Amino acid sequence: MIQAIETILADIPTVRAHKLSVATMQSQTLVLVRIRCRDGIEGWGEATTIGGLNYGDESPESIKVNIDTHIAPLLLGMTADNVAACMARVRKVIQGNRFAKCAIETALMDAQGKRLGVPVSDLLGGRLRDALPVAWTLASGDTRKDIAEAEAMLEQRRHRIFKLKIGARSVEDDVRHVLAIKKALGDAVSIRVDVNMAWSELEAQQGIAALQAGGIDLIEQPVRSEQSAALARLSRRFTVPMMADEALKGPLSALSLVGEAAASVFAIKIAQSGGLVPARLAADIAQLAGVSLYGGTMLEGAVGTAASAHLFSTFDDLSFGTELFGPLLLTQEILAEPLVYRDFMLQVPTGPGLGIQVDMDRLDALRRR
Ligand SMILES: O=C(O)C[C@H]1C=CC(=O)O1
Ligand SMILES: [Mn+2]
Repeated sequence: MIQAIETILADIPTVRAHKLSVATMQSQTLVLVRIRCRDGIEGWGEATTIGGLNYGDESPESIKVNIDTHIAPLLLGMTADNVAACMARVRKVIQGNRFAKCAIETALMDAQGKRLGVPVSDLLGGRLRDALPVAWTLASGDTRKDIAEAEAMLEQRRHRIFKLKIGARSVEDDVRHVLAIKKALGDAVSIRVDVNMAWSELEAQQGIAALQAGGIDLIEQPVRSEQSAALARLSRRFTVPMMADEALKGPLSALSLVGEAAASVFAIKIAQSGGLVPARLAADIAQLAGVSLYGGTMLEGAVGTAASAHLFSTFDDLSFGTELFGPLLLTQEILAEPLVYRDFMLQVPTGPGLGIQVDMDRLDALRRR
């Protein structure tokens, strides 16, 4: 039986300023959910977002208050070992709030996995891989610093896929920045860009033509999320793959995006999708339609990253890899044993549930009071 649901905010400085077209992050606010059950088992989930309300339509504070006030009372007293029944209840009466629902579903699955003695990847159908390729985002805002940072990552064998955040400057400046990095790092690495919706269709035509000619591998969400027709036109016009990110808000949006042939790659994110099961459905729709998969992040800490890793390990095609580097962007660890990154890959935890242990002393020192 579900006995208590606690929401925790923790502000953690980032290792450097992280500049997106929609926000400059100096710190990240983790939104964590802890569900305690009468059998003594507890589960953890995460609903972290980017830049307050700069990126998504739920803020850390709104997620906390909506879980505390509206979602937790629906679940208290329910049997904890039927995650689907718990989530059906929540999804029936709570509109929107996909991030909050994701944290709740993750915590229930973590608890259920521990109860059954199996990893969350087993609850999601079973893993097809034990390690996931991990991209790093170069977003210092400075071309030379980005090149030095990428070289250090290659040297440490941490990342060889780099995603560049663009869209805050002019198209010409951004193209110059990206192609300088591509030239410095050479062809052994994959260079991709994320415009975070900053371009008009005309700017996108200009920018993508130059990026495609320069050998860039992937263009992520160049135009606004509502403009799927424009994304579809860009997909037809260019051979470099277009990836939908902000446009993807769960299975129904996946269905309409594949219907419109809007993108050839989907960035699957558990929070944007409204949870692990809806994210799995969105990925299935993509796969059925021949759309390739990429494992996305909302720059979550260790809990959301581990949950995402369990889901992505079940994907058959993961041809574009993942960007599950969130914990590496943070200056503080909240786990007893950190997630393992080695040889350009994140190792998917193998223990029951999420296979991680939150260190309560560390978290207590960081949590917002
Ligand atoms: O993909 C996004 O838009 C969000 C996020 C993922 C990596 C990163 O640096 O920002
Ligand atoms: Mn993106």
